[in-house]
Amino acid sequence: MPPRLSSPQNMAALRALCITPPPADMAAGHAIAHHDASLTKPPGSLGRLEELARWAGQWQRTAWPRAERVEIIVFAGNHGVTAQGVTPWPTDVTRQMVENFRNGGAAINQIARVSGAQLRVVAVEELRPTADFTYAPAMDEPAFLRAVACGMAAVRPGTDLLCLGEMGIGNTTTAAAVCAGLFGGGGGAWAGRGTGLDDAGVRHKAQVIDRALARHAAHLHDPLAVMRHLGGHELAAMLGAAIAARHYNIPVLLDGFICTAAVAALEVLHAGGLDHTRLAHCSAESGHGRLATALGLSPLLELGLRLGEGSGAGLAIPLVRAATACLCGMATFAQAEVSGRK
Ligand SMILES: O=C(O)c1ccc[n+]([C@@H]2O[C@H](COP(=O)([O-])O)[C@@H](O)[C@H]2O)c1
Ligand SMILES: Cc1cc2nc[nH]c2cc1C
Repeated sequence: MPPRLSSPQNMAALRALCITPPPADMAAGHAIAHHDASLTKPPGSLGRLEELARWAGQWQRTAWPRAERVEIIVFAGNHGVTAQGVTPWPTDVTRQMVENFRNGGAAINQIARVSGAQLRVVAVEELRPTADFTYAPAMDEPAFLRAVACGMAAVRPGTDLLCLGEMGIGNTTTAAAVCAGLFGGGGGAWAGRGTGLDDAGVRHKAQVIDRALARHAAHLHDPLAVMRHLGGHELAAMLGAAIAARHYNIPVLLDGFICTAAVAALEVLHAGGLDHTRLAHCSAESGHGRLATALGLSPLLELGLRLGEGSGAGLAIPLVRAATACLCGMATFAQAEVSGRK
């Protein structure tokens, strides 16, 4: 088991973790490809499941990957930018939904149960809102580093597969601002309906984001500064969790728009920084497809979800289970005495 990852004490230490991520175990990948070629099926016939099994093994560092101990962590946070009227829902709903998760009443509780995953909910910074980033950086450095460390500490070494999810009224605005900060395009390119804005609401949301981009323009050359100025507590925690998962050899399933925006800085800082992740689904939030393209991620599912909570990631767990079960459980042509190709 790798040693416990210590929390970065300053931005330079966090940057160092981001730009020197541990590599995949290529030997395990080659062993898996070799074994896969001997299994009783036409080569390639399990499509993306074959790639998923190899991916899981390369990051678990074994030729016999498994998906038994699976965790879904939902990080919750509140956002000062809600003062700008960017969401149709009251911010109290974040706390109320955290209670709902804890009482088993949300969609993700049901999805976790049918997917055989453990669900944990982490209320980051006790749900204190970030600053309104149209006026000030969303977080100062200590708050940003605390939120990242909170995400790192939530990851349990020995987990086979980690699903990241979130809950935070207003966080589609935050995620859109982060995407605009990292990839350009302005608010208009990234603002979507979120939990139900109409066309005028989306236009207003884009303008709010453009104001924030103008205010923080001097800092947007640095992906971690983008996260601190325009991000949120639960986004910073998901970033920390993705960093820790790589350190602990845990492959990660990403959820929707907010989750993907939260970890995007890892790919911008270091090409391949998201190789230990797979995008579970493409959300109906308009910026998500654009973000997936920018990051070179291809979703496993497309179900029209726009819930968050880790719901899409939870739904993709059985795909990883099926992929590892086929790799590890199928008979070879020799074992089953099935003839090879003519
Ligand atoms: O995962 C997604 O792609 C997604 C798309 C739209 C909305 N959400 C969820 O809706 C909430 C944020 O929406 P909003 O409109 O308040 O910014 C937050 O709790 C997210 O989990 C999530
Ligand atoms: C009710 C509700 C549940 C959610 N789950 C994730 N985001 C949400 C937003 C709302 C408004």
